Amino acid sequence: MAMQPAVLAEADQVEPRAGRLWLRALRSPLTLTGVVITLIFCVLAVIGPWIAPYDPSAVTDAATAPPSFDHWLGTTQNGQDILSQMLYGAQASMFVGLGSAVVTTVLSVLVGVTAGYLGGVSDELLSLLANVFLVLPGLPLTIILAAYLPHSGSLGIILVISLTGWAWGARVLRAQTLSLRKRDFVEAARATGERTSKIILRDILPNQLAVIAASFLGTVTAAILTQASLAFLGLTDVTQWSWGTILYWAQADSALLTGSWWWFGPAGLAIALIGTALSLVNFGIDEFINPRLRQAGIATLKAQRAQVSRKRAGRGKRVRRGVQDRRLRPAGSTDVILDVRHLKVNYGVVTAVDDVSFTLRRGEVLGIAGESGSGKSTLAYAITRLHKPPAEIPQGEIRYTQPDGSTVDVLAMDSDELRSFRWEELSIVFQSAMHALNPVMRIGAQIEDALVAHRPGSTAPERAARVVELLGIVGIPADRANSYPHELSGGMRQRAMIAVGLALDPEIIVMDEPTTALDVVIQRQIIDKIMELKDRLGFSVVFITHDLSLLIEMSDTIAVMYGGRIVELAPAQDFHERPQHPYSRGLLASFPTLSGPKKELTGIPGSPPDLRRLPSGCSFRPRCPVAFDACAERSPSLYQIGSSSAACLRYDEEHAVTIGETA
Ligand SMILES: Nc1ncnc2c1ncn2[C@@H]1O[C@H](COP(=O)(O)OP(=O)(O)OP(=O)(O)O)[C@@H](O)[C@H]1O
Repeated sequence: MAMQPAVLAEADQVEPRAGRLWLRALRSPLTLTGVVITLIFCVLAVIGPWIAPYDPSAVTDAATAPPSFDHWLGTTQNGQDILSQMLYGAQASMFVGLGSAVVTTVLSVLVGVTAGYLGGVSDELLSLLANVFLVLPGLPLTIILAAYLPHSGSLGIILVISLTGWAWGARVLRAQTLSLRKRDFVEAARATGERTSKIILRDILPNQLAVIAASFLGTVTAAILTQASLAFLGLTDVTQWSWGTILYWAQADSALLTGSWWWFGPAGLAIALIGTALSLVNFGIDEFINPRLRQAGIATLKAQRAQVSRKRAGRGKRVRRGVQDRRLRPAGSTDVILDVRHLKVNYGVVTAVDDVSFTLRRGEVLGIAGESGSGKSTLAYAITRLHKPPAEIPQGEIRYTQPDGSTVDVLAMDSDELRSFRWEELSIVFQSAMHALNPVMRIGAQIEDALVAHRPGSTAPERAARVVELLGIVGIPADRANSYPHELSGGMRQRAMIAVGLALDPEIIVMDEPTTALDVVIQRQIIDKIMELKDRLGFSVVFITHDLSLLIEMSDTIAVMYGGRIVELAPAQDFHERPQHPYSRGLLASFPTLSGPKKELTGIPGSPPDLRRLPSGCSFRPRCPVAFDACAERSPSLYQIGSSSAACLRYDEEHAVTIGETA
């Protein structure tokens, strides 16, 4: 993809600058305090033994001396320097705290995220393991394990704390992953063909960082406290200096009784201080990770100025990429691009899509209408092979004709073929952009992800330029590439989703109620944009919506679904003027028209069928105003009536007498 220098320059500016966010998080005085205190403890832990004024075990004459110039923190009953013990102890305590937190967090993330994301047998086995560790009583187990490992030093303590602590975090992360993996933005990432490892790293883990960070920092504090408690109880090697062993000797030598506060005070204070500092750091991390928590001050004047100048720089410089040859095919040409035959989708015993057949031509808009539960989304997911268990396709064919004229069987594709088919040839715009976009990733980065997954050879500037171009195509200012989804209006979010869908110039775009959550003005803008893009770029659209008037306006062909079947398939105008199926007539009678004479809205009596208990014969029969006896006996197939077809027995030759009345 050749890039224009001007575009590259502009694109460079929309690269996310994650590094700066850390600096912004540090602007909070509380976070800064926490970070500084934590850093001081970490530095002391490293250099403590070198800067300690005395050997912490050296016995002197200055027994139980309060703080003085020679001994800043006083001495023990044996005249040992408490400051030196604290400095040596800082190393042991911080090592245990950080070491336990690393091991515990790695175990929790590995087990929790793997179990939650993979599900099935892996989830059952890993959850069983976590549950076993959860029901083991923590403190007694720690005491027993520590009793067996008193001389193994800090590593033994880390092992004990990690073994008894990982299961809780794993449970929380598993629950979060289970919920996240069903979110639309993870579905969208899967649909764009991203690999499982990348989905976990880019979509699942970033959304759990707050929990992981809280768990890590909490474990540091808990481990330091546990180590201190074990040492205090004499269950560790009490000749190794840690804040816990200082407390052990203070208690053993009756420091409390003799009022030697300087003996136990510093160790207690150090534990409390590091705990508080880590909590403050945790707040800062939360703010850094969750863009919604970031203060309004983040949009600094500087940032605003940068955006304005970027806008100016962008004017007149945006260069549209040359439209590929295949785009020059006239819209509405008759060659079939997608041929769906006798498709069936089951959810266990429920058949949600039953014997559905249709063709989609290049540049055509196929609108799918029908009440809620009629199987529209299930059909869309099946076409894209995004259906998930319990959904399965026991029967049918989906044939896709490639631009070179060769035809491929979509149902026979393996995962690699599917990965390139989805998004390169067929993309999906999901119903709710707020859920389909990753809340912790900038819009530009999300569009870029599809490019990274499918154009591994492209360079970062090329991708960034394409992001700018795509945003321009859908009418979003280029500087919005740096915005998070919550910073955009609903209409912009939906347009951003369309930009993601267009990223790889697909031949077909499946749009599942892309404008449902938007007000009518924005809805109109987006629909106009989709139609303009379709005419310009020449892709085909499968459009699903409840809005029948919109569907008639947009579509070339309309498929009406009822109880999982297509009951009418007709050119949009014919459908509007001469609906053939009684259900289509009912649907049209339920919608007001903005133009033309006022008409009474009659609607359709009754409610959509329960797919688990479909009536015999025609499933619309119980609600049909023109049903007759034969309708209870057999299910009608589609009958051709002019350019339309309808699944109604009134068009069967046997009942020809009725055709005159209904056609
Ligand atoms: N995960 C599932 N497990 C079991 N049955 C399901 C599942 N998802 C959908 N169904 C069944 O499939 C039928 C069709 O659902 P689908 O979501 O495709 O309908 P729809 O026409 O798209 O509805 P809506 O317009 O409300 O989105 C539903 O009535 C429901 O009974």
